[in-house]
Amino acid sequence: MTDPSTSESHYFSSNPPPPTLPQHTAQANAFVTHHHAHSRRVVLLTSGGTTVPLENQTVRFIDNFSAGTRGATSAEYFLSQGYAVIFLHRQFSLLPFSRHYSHSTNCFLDFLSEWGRIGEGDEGEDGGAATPDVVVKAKYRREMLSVLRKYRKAKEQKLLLLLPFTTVTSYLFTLRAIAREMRCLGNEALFYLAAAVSDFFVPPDRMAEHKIQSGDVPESTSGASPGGGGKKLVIDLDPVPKFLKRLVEQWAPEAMIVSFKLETDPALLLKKCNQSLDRYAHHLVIGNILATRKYEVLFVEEGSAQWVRLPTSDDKSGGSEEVEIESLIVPEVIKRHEKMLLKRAATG
Ligand SMILES: CC(C)(COP(=O)(O)O)[C@@H](O)C(=O)NCCC(=O)N[C@@H](CSSC[C@H](N)C(=O)O)C(=O)O
Repeated sequence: MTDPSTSESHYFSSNPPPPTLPQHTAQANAFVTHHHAHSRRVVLLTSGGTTVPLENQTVRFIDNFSAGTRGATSAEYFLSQGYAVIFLHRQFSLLPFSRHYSHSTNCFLDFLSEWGRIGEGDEGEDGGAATPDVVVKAKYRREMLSVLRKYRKAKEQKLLLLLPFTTVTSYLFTLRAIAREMRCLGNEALFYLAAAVSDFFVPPDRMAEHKIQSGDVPESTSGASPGGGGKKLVIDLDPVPKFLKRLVEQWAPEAMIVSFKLETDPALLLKKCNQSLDRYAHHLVIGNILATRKYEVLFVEEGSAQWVRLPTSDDKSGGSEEVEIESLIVPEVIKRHEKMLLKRAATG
């Protein structure tokens, strides 16, 4: 069995750090320093799925499922509870606040209309023909204004949106760098690992430089695939070092660490959450099943397992407001963080 520290050190020494690392480190340092000076708690919130490229000049990659809803929604609730948020997210995944008007669900162009008639002699800024204003349709203004004000306040004060990652390597280098910058926060730091992290990758020495050509793929022993298509592509992946243990023991030894465990088979969930807790000795594993992740999650900590669920439709007290499960998850996490802080304060 390879020593995890060896495999982990080898991983970081044999994979190139992301070009954004110096900028991310400097941004995190300035953000943490500012909020530490104001005695504000800081949560590093990871969101979205990481990819595993199959070629250096990447055309194909293995992706991990995540739209970023969990992370983006949770960030809004942490901000509303006074936490400063460092948002480490996957490129093109959902973001706090703008998620309400994302490209797929509520296309923002559907909320806009043209306003104002172009009178004779009206001129545009460039001296050309005047153009009408673009305004938000009346029925959407109140809600959009509320989101816009929260977004602006967050961006000005307590939300750091880092340049996004794509690959698992970029994610791990950045997570390690930011965790180190957060060490000065001690117990006031919280890690909320909602990102869907790859468990396997192609090491650099086995990575193709250019796009893998279907014709190049070695003839498999059983010849072309039974469907009569092209030759098979056999991919040989190595396990990604289990970085969570290093995060708990070295990168952020005093912080509260919460990881998420994703399963599709409910029969496995509790066991896998307990395995993760036993293996990494962090504070809380939030288990969720892909199919029901928006309605229920399982809080697993030492000695206990508790479901957190949205009220079912017949439980609703008549309120038309859609309740988001993150509005239940985040306060429960904060409750545990505060309990840990009180305990650490009492024991000195
Ligand atoms: C990805 C979702 C389901 C949210 O979905 P969207 O709202 O659509 O974004 C999230 O709740 C989640 O389970 N995130 C964690 C998923 C995940 O990959 N968990 C890993 C642990 S991640 S970090 C731990 C690392 N793999 C390691 O073991 O060291 C696992 O289940 O094994």
